[in-house]
Amino acid sequence: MATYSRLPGSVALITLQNPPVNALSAAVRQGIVDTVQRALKDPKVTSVVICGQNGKFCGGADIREFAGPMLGPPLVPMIHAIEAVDKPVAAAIEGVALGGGLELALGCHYRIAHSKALLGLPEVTLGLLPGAGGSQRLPRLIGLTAALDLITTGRQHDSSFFSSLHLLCVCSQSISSVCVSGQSLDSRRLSTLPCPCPPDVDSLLDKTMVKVRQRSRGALAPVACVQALMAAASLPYTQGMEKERDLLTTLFNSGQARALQYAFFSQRVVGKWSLPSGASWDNSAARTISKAAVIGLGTMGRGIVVALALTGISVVAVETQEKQLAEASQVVPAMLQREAGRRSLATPPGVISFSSNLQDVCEVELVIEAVFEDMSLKLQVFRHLTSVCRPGTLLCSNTSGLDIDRLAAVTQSPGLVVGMHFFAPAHVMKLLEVVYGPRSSPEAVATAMQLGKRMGKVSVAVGNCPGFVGNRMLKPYLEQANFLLEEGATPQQVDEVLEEFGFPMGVFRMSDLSGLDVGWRIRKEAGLTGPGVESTRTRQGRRYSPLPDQVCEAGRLGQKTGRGWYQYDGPGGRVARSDHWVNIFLEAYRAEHGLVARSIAPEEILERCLYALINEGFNILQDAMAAGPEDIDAIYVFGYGWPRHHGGPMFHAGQVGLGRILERLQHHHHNHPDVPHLKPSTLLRRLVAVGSPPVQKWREFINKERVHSQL
Ligand SMILES: CCCCCCCCCCCCCC(=O)CC(=O)SCCNC(=O)CCNC(=O)[C@H](O)C(C)(C)COP(=O)(O)OP(=O)(O)OC[C@H]1O[C@@H](n2cnc3c(N)ncnc32)[C@H](O)[C@@H]1OP(=O)(O)O
Ligand SMILES: NC(=O)C1=CN([C@@H]2O[C@H](COP(=O)(O)OP(=O)(O)OC[C@H]3O[C@@H](n4cnc5c(N)ncnc54)[C@H](O)[C@@H]3O)[C@@H](O)[C@H]2O)C=CC1
Repeated sequence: MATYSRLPGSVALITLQNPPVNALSAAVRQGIVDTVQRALKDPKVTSVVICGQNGKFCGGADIREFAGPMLGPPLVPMIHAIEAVDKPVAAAIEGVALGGGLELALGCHYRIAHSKALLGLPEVTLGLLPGAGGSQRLPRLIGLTAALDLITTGRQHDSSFFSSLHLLCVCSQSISSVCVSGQSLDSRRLSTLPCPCPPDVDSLLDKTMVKVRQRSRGALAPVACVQALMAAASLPYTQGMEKERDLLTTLFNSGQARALQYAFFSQRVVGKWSLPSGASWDNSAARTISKAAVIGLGTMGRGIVVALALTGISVVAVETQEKQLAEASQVVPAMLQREAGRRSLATPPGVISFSSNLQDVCEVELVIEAVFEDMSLKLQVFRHLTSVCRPGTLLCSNTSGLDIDRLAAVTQSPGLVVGMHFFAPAHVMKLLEVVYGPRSSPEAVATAMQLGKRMGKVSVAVGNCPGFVGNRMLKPYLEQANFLLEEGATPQQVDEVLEEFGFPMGVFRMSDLSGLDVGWRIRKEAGLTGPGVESTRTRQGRRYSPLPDQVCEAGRLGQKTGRGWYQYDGPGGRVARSDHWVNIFLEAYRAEHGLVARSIAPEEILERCLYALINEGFNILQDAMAAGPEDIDAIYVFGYGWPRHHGGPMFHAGQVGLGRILERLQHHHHNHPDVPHLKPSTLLRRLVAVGSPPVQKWREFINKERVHSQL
């Protein structure tokens, strides 16, 4: 709703009220229409101020309403009517003015903002464009060039940025009342102004379109945003608005908008974690950490030290290898400085001390171990830690998939052991899997989740199983990619199909970047390869491709060695080029195993890679290793480059149709009966049997099935 009050004198104050962000729900829009009418009718009122309750102007259209029928007054005519009134209307902005909130402010004649306010048009991140006149009014006010950048990226800025673009005036005190003088409003109606364009407007639009297409990897909204701004630059306002509406309608009805809005909410759902035991934020107290330690300063440990230090935590950084320690003590402060700069933090807040002695961690409150992925080494480190740390210290492991419970078992307080699985580079990547074992206490989980939040991560609580959630699903995906090579595909063919789908990198390019030795080490640890293991295509009772092991054995570890599935300009090179060696190697391999190469259609590549991964997602839900499909989807969007406009693997399964996924898995499993990952999961079958409910209903369905022991 919106409330109306008369301030002393002649100012009417309209306050938007819809906690927590005063989103423009039907009730709020109705409230605005009614209160503006009231102000216009009151002869004592000479000016109107619109503000938001609780120090927040408005977080935009109410995204939850997008899923249902549009009720209440529509936004576009409402804003147009405000702009047309003959009493001055000012938007008094505190907190946020985003999306429809900023569009409402652009319909007002004046905008005054608190110095700490945050403004932007983030619609593109929801698969939309600023469709309440924003794509037409903003460029008329700040010029085409600045509007293109803001609208196509959805970036948010503070009020000083917008004041430099003459979008608003800034005030540094709390805005409780604003007086607007009685000047002519003609020049204050943005829809009547021309759109300031640079002389080379066509070239600017063309270049932006190229850039946006490259960056968006198949996302429709950024392209539509440029098209709407082209209209603003070339058409009268009314025609521009028609174009805006047409583009918005197309986007609104696209699966991409639904996927991106789902991704917005799933990020928030996973923050409200709860464990099968019933533990959640509501009943678990998190400890505040001020001193931590990181053990092992390789690729991951260095990033974790930086991530912790950026939150103001003091870190003891421990490394046993002299050379690694010397290198880390040079590199880590530089990384910290760079990242602090990128985040506009004046001085990096945390204090880091480097040590080669594990004894130096005795005073910290939390330890994150990041030594090699080797269970016996990790057990040794955990035994040592439990003997040197104060009782009550939280002990965490960054393992990619080893058993957290085994680590907990060698400590004095198994309840205080959890996994904190970061993603490389740890100070940049948004995802953190917080792995709870059967004995992890709610307090330990809550503390790790809270710490993740402080570090700006999307933290997802996951169960303790080999590979946890992300890497467990990655296994069948990688496996299919390798099988496709055996059957006749090339790394480039597979990568092109996956990149066309929207992944920033295909599976082989990605593996080269991560280092092929990472998986090699894990397969050795699992007894799948290494000395004494026979080089057959069946291992531990199922089809196995020794291809990636053989690539590693040839000394090709990816970008770090300048060669892997591709070749690079020397070690550390970034540009992947196809490598004749790989083609010869694949031919020789097929010949050795009597395999005849066949031509494989892109659809088969996509289906086998994605559906095998999705199928494992269903198995994970069935095993209660993830609380719901949103958790899996957030993990894949934030940690594995799953294109956000496809929502996440489980959302995508729903969009493709669960019946179709089941049918294709059955087909591929029939052709490859020796690949258990292609056998459709029981949960998938059960969901199809009950009519394929939407993804939002799966959690409830799974819980019911579990109660009735159907899963
Ligand atoms: C048939 C075809 C018809 C075509 C025409 C259709 C008509 C369409 C109407 C015209 C559309 C006009 C276009 C337009 O105006 C579009 C928009 O405005 S889209 C919305 C743009 N706004 C945003 O993207 C802001 C989203 N929110 C945020 O970024 C953050 O929430 C925010 C910075 C505001 C606050 O962050 P923080 O303090 O960290 O809190 P949370 O993020 O946890 O949020 C708290 C709580 O609030 C919920 N929420 C936030 N914003 C919205 C919102 N805009 N609508 C609904 N709910 C919102 C959020 O989900 C949290 O609640 P939970 O219960 O925890 O999920
Ligand atoms: N590299 C990656 O992309 C990811 C790795 N991980 C996991 O993180 C952990 C570390 O991986 P990386 O950083 O890639 O390994 P790395 O090989 O780059 O670094 C490991 C470091 O640990 C040090 N170390 C070994 N024993 C030690 C001990 N007893 N005390 C102190 N330091 C010791 C080594 O000298 C080395 O510097 C592994 O468990 C790995 O599975 C998790 C996510 C991603």
